Amino acid sequence: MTQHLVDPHAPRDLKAFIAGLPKAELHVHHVGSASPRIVSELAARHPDSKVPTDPEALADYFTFTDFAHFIDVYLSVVDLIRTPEDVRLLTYEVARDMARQQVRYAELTITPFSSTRRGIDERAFMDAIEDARKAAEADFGTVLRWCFDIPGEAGLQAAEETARLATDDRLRPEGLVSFGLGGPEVGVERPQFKPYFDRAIAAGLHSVPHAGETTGPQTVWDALTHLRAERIGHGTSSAQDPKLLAHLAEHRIPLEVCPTSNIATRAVRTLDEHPIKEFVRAGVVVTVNSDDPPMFGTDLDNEYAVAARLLDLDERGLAELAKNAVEASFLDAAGKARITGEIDTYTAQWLSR
Ligand SMILES: Nc1ncnc2c1ncn2[C@@H]1O[C@H](CCC(=O)c2cccc(C(=O)O)c2)[C@@H](O)[C@H]1O
Ligand SMILES: [Zn+2]
Repeated sequence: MTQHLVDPHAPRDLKAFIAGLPKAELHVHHVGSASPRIVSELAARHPDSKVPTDPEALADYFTFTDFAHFIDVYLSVVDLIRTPEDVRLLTYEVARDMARQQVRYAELTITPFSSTRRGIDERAFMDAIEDARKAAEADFGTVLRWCFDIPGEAGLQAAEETARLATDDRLRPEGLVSFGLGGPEVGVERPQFKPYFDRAIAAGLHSVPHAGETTGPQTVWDALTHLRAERIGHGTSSAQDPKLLAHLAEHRIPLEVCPTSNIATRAVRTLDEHPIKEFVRAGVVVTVNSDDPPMFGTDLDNEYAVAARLLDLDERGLAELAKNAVEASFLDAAGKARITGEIDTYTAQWLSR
């Protein structure tokens, strides 16, 4: 069955507003951003892959029965990235797709362990992402920064390798700003990763683990307490714990909410049951993100349209949402002021048409 996750309810005018709105994306995965166009190009380079290249077949392939199935499919796409040139192509082309949606700044979550364990040389890997980052900024004007994440289910050896790649001065790429933890949460307790987050934080990186996507609110507490999370990836189950919501609001810990992702991986049953409204009501800083957009049949524009419907936002509300992401980002003050100014100018011009 083909997925149809694009929100059909968004009014056409609001869609046009969103399409032109300058945006920042804080939660989006590198491999998970490979569009059918990019997947086809990589599959043509590596024809032995089981990933289909035909867009219709790919849409079916990207329909998931549960989170574990999603990770299986995700790893088959990871298997398509085999050379530094594949890494460069993926990164540069992802930035092109972002620029088309007026994404001015993105923190892209990269899992370097998955590439180095598949035999890509670590130095060549870092050079490939940095080369693509600089070219993308020059060619498209989109500023990219990196979050290196531990694939938690791959064990502490993966944690050690990720911490080493993120903190070794000879390797650490200039664009790296944060350290994360992804993959399945069930049976992958957050506290065991504390020493690796301690090292990353000591090296100046921000802490942004996934938590509360597929397990309960205790995982979010663990991410805050043991991993010193500054933002939470998803945090969906926080809605089950009023004390946690109050804590997130009081300490201004933003949630990186990815509504369509939560439906596609079956973490939440329907969009109407998504707790985003409860987060806002509790005063939590909410940012809206796309996670693995082509895999979930979405893009950042569509996530804004979904948020507009669920939160009943008009243009001003959407502009505030976009500014939340800029404010919650790890961009410097001048960069934040530039994009915030662009959002304000665009919105004022739109409303005075
Ligand atoms: N919604 C998401 N929620 C959570 N994570 C998500 C989401 N979307 C994408 N990811 C990515 O999936 C990776 C998982 C990779 C993984 O589990 C694994 C296990 C064993 C071996 C290997 C390997 O490479 O050999 C990899 C994470 O690191 C993360 O970057
Ligand atoms: Zn994610």
